[in-house]
Amino acid sequence: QPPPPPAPEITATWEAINLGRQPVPEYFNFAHDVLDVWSQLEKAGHRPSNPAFWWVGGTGKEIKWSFEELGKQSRKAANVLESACGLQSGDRMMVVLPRLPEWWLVTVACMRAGLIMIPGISQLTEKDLKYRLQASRAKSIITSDALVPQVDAICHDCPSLQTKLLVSDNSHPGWMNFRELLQKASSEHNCVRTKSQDPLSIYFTSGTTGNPKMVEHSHSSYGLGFVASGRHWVALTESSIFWNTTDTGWVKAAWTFFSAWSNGSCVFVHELPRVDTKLILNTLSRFPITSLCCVPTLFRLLVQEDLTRYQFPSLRHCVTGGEALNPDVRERWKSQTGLELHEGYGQSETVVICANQKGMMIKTGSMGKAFPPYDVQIVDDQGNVLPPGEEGNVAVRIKPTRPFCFFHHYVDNPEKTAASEQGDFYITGDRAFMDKDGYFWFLGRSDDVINSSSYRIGPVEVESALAEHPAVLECAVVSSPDPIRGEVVKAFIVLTPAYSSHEPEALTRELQEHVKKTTAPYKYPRKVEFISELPKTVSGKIQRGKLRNQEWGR
Ligand SMILES: Nc1ncnc2c1ncn2[C@@H]1O[C@H](COP(=O)(O)OP(=O)(O)OP(=O)(O)O)[C@@H](O)[C@H]1O
Repeated sequence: QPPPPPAPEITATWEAINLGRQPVPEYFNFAHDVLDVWSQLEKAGHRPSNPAFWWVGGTGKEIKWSFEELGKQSRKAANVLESACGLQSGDRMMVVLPRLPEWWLVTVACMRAGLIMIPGISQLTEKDLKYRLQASRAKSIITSDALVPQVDAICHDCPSLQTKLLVSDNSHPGWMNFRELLQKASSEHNCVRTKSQDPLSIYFTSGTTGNPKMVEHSHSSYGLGFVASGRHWVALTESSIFWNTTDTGWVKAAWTFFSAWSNGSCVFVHELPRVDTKLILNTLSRFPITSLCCVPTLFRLLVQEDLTRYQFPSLRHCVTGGEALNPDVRERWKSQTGLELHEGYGQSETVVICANQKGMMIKTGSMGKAFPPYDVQIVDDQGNVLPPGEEGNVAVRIKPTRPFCFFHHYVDNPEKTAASEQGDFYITGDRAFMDKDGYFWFLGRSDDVINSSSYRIGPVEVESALAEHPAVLECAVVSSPDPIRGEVVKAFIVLTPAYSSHEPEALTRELQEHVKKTTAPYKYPRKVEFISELPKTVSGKIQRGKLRNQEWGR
């Protein structure tokens, strides 16, 4: 085999494919074509000495793997999956683990063995697991102690499930111990030659409207779809150390390692048994993390801390996404750390759709411009492109050519797949407008937009206005029934400690006046409720749907 070209050149080739300037190869496997290439570059001294993977446990234990070590361990893991579990290329495997190093190993091992990985969050209940195992017909599951009772309770109803793998120092009857098997496994393994279009992963959506859907991505979609956004949105290079605090069950964990590893960067992980802002800030100052990604909700909590007490000597670049970033949070983060927050936008079905790339002028409150190779437009309900300034559906052009870095379909659900398309476009289900400079402004998910006396009100604008008031720690704005207007704006607000004992009625009036002054007055919340906590997904996103259902008695 000829020696691989130097790092920037190889990344440039992958980037050119990502951006549609070069054809997607017929065969592609991220483990073989990217990770093993970095391993060779590392050996040849073409990469700085930072690890490829750096894990810090809850008790302070650390694990660092070079690309070489990651390669060796993941080959062993692939042998465990193939030999001990009898899995074959094309089989599906559920991977439900907390932030343990084994999650990254098994993920890479699945690629090597050609298995389709189905990540899930550790908080899944018996019912969730049963639905997912039955719907996906997964042949194997790998999980940790916490979920053993739930899996044991339902596995008899899941006829496809043949093996159960446990990541633990304990043993359980009926479960194979992954750590023990890994120790004994051979590190020789021939990576399966996957076609670019072969399925790589299936993610279950969170199922806000009906049963969760299975979103399938191919090897090239994820494996090559994050090279450019990694480089230009997250600003990753071979010397970057990238920490994303996301849970492993959310697509963002995959986005992170595909972006980082294709650019030769290090993936940093803290086990984070619970979300603890002080722990996050301490980790950020203790370790040479250069690049950070958190959901906006988490940045909102971080800026409540006195950030001047911390120093982040290595931190250079911060990104956020997954929900709307309130301008107030961006400004407070920037004024206290001197660092810009670069917002991006995407879905489980896609790679990065819009982003504020490094060096681009940022317009406060906008989620940035369309990210190539996507052609992103605002369209009406028939799929006609709308002019700048008009509110409509955020849509990605899929005809005449479906972008390669895009989901294939919702597995076993052609009706849902068809329903997500309109004319030449895939409809994201989000509402926004694009300005004349091509910047996109998020208004809300289609379901979240409030229709009050025929005014259409995006929750994000009201929430951003409220967030500027010092009394507001967090808030969520939803529709609430009203006999005259049909529906009105209601704000659920978590107060900052300094305001928690204020008289609620006076504070309600003060907040209403504040919104009337900050944004168009018709958007002000006619109803306000103070609560101690907002409902959130495990990835930290606010679940407006839950609050809305509560209002409407659903
Ligand atoms: N920068 C952003 N600003 C506003 N919203 C965002 C942003 N980034 C992502 N989102 C929201 O997150 C959605 C994608 O999230 P994801 O694919 O994780 O699905 P989910 O919302 O968790 O699950 P489901 O689609 O089943 O409800 C987008 O459609 C959008 O509503």
